[in-house]
Amino acid sequence: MKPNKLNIDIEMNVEDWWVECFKNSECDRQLQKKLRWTTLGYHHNWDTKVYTEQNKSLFPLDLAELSDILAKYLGYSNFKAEAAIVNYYHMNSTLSAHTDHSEVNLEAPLFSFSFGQSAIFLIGGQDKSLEPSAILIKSGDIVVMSKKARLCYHAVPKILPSAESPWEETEISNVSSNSISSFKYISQPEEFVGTMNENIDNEKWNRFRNYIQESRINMNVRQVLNENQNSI
Ligand SMILES: O=C(O)CCC(=O)C(=O)O
Ligand SMILES: [Fe+2]
Repeated sequence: MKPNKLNIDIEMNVEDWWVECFKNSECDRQLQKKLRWTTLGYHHNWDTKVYTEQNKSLFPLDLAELSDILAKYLGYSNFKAEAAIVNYYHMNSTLSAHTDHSEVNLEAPLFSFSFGQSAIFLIGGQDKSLEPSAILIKSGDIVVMSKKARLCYHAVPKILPSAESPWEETEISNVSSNSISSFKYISQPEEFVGTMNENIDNEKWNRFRNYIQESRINMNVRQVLNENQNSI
């Protein structure tokens, strides 16, 4: 079984979406644009909004590691990444106003990592009476929704072309496993670093560059369970 769930799984059987997009020598732009979301860990159920033990995969270790580093840095020492929605936006995509309240634990913060093109992010109050504030989210920005903001209405009404391309910065291009001191979730840092370095080789990177030049990727990471809870 594939660990992650994609919106396109509902209408077609694709083993690996990215590989499938480049199956022929040309990039299949139509298929590429079809991907709108992926769910990781406890899979968000779009209809019932209820997480279950039956609809759950291993949370990706690299995103767990990143979330853990951020959580520790911000002082949330008990945060555990257990579910994520990855949103893929094209230049004309929007996300309508909603609150995220499916998690059992609504006290834990929600971490939102953004890459690629910029977005106007609107955040209002816990009901729709409060006029929202607008924030420009750029590539590399992290939005932390904690305390009251955790349950506030928010939306993405507009994707804007990014003025800069931080994903092109070459000085971060060569990661060495020596620079990694200790990992909590990733047990084989050499392998992890090897994959990262492989992915920045020219042909692979070019494909990603073409995609991200016209897309925004947002990884929305949540803790689902309460601190002493082991399952739903
Ligand atoms: O794309 C974003 O910045 C927000 C996504 C979001 O609100 C969500 O996935 O619940
Ligand atoms: Fe949200």
